[in-house]
Amino acid sequence: MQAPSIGGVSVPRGDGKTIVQIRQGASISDFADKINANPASLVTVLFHLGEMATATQSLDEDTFKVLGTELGYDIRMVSPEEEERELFDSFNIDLETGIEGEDDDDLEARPPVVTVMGHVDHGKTRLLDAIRNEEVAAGEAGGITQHIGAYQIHKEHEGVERAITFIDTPGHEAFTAMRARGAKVTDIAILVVAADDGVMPQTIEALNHAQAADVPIVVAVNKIDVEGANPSKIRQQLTEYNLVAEEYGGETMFVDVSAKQGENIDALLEAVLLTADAALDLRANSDRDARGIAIEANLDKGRGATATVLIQSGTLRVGDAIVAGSAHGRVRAMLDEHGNQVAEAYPSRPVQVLGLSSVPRAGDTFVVAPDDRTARQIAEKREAADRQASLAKARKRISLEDLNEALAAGKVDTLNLILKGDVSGSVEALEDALLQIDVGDEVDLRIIDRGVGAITLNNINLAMASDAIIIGFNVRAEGQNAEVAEREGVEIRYYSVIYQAIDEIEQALKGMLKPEFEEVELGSAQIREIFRSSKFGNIAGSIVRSGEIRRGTKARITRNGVVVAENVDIAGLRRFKDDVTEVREGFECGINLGSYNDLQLEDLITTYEMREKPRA
Ligand SMILES: Nc1nc2c(ncn2[C@@H]2O[C@H](COP(=O)(O)OP(=O)(O)OP(=O)(O)O)[C@@H](O)[C@H]2O)c(=O)[nH]1
Repeated sequence: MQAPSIGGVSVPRGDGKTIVQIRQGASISDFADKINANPASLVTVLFHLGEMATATQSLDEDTFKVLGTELGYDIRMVSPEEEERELFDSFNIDLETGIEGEDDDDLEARPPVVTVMGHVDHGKTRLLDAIRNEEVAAGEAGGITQHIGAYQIHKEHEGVERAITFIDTPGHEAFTAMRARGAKVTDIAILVVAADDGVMPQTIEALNHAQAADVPIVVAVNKIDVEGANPSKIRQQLTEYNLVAEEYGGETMFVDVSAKQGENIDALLEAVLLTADAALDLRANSDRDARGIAIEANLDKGRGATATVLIQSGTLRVGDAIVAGSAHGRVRAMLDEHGNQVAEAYPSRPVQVLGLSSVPRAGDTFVVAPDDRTARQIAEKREAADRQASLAKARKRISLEDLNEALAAGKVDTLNLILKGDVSGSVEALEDALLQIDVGDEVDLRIIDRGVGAITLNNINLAMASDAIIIGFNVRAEGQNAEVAEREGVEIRYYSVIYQAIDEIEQALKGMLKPEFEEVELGSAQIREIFRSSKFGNIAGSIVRSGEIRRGTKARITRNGVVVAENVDIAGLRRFKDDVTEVREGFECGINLGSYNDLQLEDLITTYEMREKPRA
């Protein structure tokens, strides 16, 4: 509220009860910052009250109180230590902005937030477009749609206009990556399955991710316009994964759609609302400072750092000081999915925010701070805490070795496993055998994902998000993926014999796991040329990718992440014409693998040795 005040200057006024917290030693500028006023106006007001001061001069408590009373603010002086403590509490907010702790009367219904997931080419993007077009066709949308990472549509449901928010980066990578960072944005997942193709590996992966996050699923059986489409087969196939269609007595809504022809999209939206109403209590308090999650962020040439944030509770307004991850700033403008300016954003509303100091990461939480200075301090503290946390994280996650201790201490009651193997037969056999283990009453052993092929970043993200251990059966995590797992402290255990895997997990559950040796990777090299010589055996012309390759060590050969041979001898090593004992990263060399001859270009030769494991 602006009001002409003493001396004809205009200052935003409080109502006499508005509390303003001021740190001891603060200046007029600091106060001006908090009430969004021009420091020079405050100097003028103070002058008319008979006090002379410059904007940067610090004032005593009495002077602040006089000034506060004049302007309608209740001034509370705090020590720097108190302020520090409060700051810490406010940046250390719960990542899950649940409705616990909120007064029931303050809660209002909020729209569901939906993510579309499914196998490649099953029509995720097309479906997101069709949903958007439905709105345009109904003449409700204004302007051209822009990609900001999410959009909201409106739909009439039982006589009431309801909104639904869609995250429009399709795929579960985004979903899982955000969840791995502790952010839960999705209320409902639409699982797209093409009726002419059926349930595919990524369909299963997507549903595993949603189920692991306890997110209800609505199935969109897509491409029903295609000849030979068989929607009832999809229903049948998904029953195996605990998604039983309502019409078969289950709880999951299946809707047959054609994203291409825009057919039945309305029914799909209806199913989303019905599922939300039946399974979830989606409410939020909009009458408080906003908080939420950054779902996408960019550095724009003209506009600087922009971030699309999803409000989870409260109301975000232009002019609010905010912190998003370790970025901070004042909301200069907010844009919706049509590029229109928005002055206020309520829970579940995605808006693109302009005015941040730097680009936050997807999944970062944002909060409104009392003023710019506090926002900056919170951002700095978060950055420091982030650094600390990434140091501590590696030790925090679950490992098979300390599982029993964690179980005994009541820290965990579930062992989540992700199985990856070279062929589906071995994965199934391993899964069957694992599920036979007698785990007793206290522990729940869950296999949250399984699949064929190398261990992917997505597997590691899911392990992070669900605190799972990854079992690699004749497959490995390579290169960057292995590094991420290592850095994030995700345990990956490699086996090539099923009973050994079962044995170790059984023992870990009983607290008897005493691994004495561990495998230490020495280096890896990639094959670029193959020379076959009857005299010297096979020579693999290779480049050392990491560590070093040493003569006389043992190697494993992998092809696209799948193990093709173990225990191969590095029989000889040459650089140009010289025999050498070792070759370091970045150098080329000829590796003699003796009589072993199943080699292909691009194969990875990884050398390792067994070392005694230091006791924790
Ligand atoms: N006939 C028919 N074709 C469809 C339908 N929906 C999508 N398609 C087509 O299927 C192909 C893949 O659709 P996308 O929307 O790109 O699939 P996606 O799941 O987003 O694919 P990725 O982003 O690659 O994972 C495109 O050629 C679409 O035109 C449909 O309902 N009917």
